[in-house]
Amino acid sequence: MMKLQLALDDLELNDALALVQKVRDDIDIIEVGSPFIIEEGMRAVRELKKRFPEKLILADTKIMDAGEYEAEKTYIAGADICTVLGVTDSLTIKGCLEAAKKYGKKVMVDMICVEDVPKRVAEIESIGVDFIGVHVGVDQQAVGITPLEKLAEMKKVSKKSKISVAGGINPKTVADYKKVGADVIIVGGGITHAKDPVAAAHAIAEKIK
Ligand SMILES: O=C([C@H](O)CO)[C@H](O)[C@H](O)COP(=O)(O)O
Repeated sequence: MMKLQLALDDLELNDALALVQKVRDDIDIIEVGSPFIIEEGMRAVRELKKRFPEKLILADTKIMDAGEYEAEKTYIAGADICTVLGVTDSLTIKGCLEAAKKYGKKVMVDMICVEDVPKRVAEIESIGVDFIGVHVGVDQQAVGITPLEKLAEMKKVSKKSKISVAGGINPKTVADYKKVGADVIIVGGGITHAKDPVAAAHAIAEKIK
């Protein structure tokens, strides 16, 4: 069954906690987004894990270097998954995987801005990665790019990984992503910037069932 990951990017900690409380039955994974980490650091991860221990917590660290050291910090804080960038060196990704093995946790490789997707997927799967994120960032979304084609490409080239997809998905577009298929649908602004975030989360959860 598809999972729903709520990306908390530009909320204050108290507002984030209140929103998660309201949508907790509709979401599976809570993402502490990169802007949220810049604002609050691992405190947000600690607080969310304490308040919602039944949920998986993903720290969207977008690690680019010092893989083992940085990944370990997220797991100590309570993250179940951290993210590392697919564009970085495989040594950094291997470092994250080492830390994940030590703590019994997961790493998600974010493919944002990776140009040769088939080549990179083959490389990272060969070093033991099993969770890959298709991602069109907010700056590329602003010029009209969506992750739909990239998701279709990923489904063709990935041999064994769980696939997540992110990039401006909302209640109106989520059905398109369901059709192509992904293990995890990530939604940030489509919920947090909606007029009624609780209704938006519920609508998306219903559509991906
Ligand atoms: O990872 C993200 C982005 O790079 C900002 O940190 C977002 O969490 C991700 O794109 C999901 O958010 P939406 O695109 O607003 O759905």
